[in-house]
Amino acid sequence: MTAQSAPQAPSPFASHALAGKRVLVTGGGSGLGRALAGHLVAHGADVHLWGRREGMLREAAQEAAAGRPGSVHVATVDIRRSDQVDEAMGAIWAEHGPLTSVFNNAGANFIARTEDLSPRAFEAVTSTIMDGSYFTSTAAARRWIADGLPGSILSNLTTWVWTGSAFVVPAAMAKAAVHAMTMSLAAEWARHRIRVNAVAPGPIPTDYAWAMLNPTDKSSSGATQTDRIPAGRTGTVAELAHLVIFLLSDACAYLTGQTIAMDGGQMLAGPGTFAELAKLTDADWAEIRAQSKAASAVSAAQRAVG
Ligand SMILES: CCCCC/C=C/C(=O)SCCNC(=O)CCNC(=O)[C@H](O)C(C)(C)COP(=O)(O)OP(=O)(O)OC[C@H]1O[C@@H](n2cnc3c(N)ncnc32)[C@H](O)[C@@H]1OP(=O)(O)O
Ligand SMILES: NC(=O)C1=CN([C@@H]2O[C@H](COP(=O)(O)OP(=O)(O)OC[C@H]3O[C@@H](n4cnc5c(N)ncnc54)[C@H](OP(=O)(O)O)[C@@H]3O)[C@@H](O)[C@H]2O)C=CC1
Repeated sequence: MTAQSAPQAPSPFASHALAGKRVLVTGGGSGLGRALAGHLVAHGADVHLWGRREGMLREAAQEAAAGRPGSVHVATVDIRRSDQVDEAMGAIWAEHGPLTSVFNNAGANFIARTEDLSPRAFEAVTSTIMDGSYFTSTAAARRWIADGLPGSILSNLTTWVWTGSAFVVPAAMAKAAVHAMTMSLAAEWARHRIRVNAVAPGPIPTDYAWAMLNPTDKSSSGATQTDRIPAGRTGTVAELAHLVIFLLSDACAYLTGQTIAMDGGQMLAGPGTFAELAKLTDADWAEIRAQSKAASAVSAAQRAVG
């Protein structure tokens, strides 16, 4: 398969699609969270970025707020700590007003043989993804419910919630738990007008993720490479941003409990399917057709009677 270049993807949304929204992005200092923040601001949202590295958060805020100074705020929060999450959530409500939306984006991951993982290694990954998403979601939702306000929770998952994945087992387990949280809370909190959804992107190269998942030439695998993706390329931040903007907007108030994959068909092109045949030429297909027709003719002749 030849690698495709990513198309320019202009936003299909008006610049006020998220006007009046106040969105918390966890893990907003780097990678996808940082890049998404700029798209949210460009569509009218005010944004709060959480992470553990203050310098990086400040840089990210400056970048994202370039078009609308004052629209991005930051706080250093370790989302594995429920006390820090609750205090920082209280500060947003007190100093800026209620959030309208939470994007559970912070993640932790690295490739390793599962038998080599220490209990601390397992917990470093699972507590960030699972505990962090739960603490952040509930800290916002308790306030929405108490104030009688609607809200929207969106989590950044992976297609491993359906397939699992070898060599990233703690992350696959924890993301699957957040997928279960998404379905469960959607049903529990719909009566409070709180929607709970998730996105499951395929690979979108970012510095830290690739250092963790693709550290050496030998460790390169289908998960991070384009040659096994039917679309022939990785995804782009703009494409992810457009899905996120739609899900956080009021355009889909009836949509809840869903995890939406956006991976160029990667998950469906597993080794148990014939998806790899996309690389065959017209001549290959002519030969295949001739061979299978010949086999059919033999079998038809053997079946003929009289
Ligand atoms: C189709 C493509 C889909 C891609 C989907 C998903 C991608 C991602 O999520 S990529 C996200 C990548 N970004 C991050 O991971 C950012 C946050 N990461 C971190 O903070 C660190 O990398 C962390 C995960 C290692 C956690 O850091 P910290 O909490 O500071 O923990 P420690 O450094 O103290 O380590 C705890 C524990 O883990 C062991 N450990 C660390 N790295 C490895 C490794 N590569 N292999 C095995 N074990 C590791 C470390 O040794 C500690 O254990 P003990 O030695 O028992 O104390
Ligand atoms: N890139 C990709 O191809 C894909 C990524 N994803 C998901 O997207 C999300 C972002 O990944 P990506 O941008 O690539 O990677 P990054 O490593 O750049 O982003 C992870 C972010 O999480 C923050 N974080 C980690 N631990 C904590 C914590 N305990 N408390 C607060 N913040 C924390 C990190 O900041 P700090 O260290 O400063 O705290 C960092 O900013 C992840 O959930 C990942 O699983 C999903 C599918 C594909």
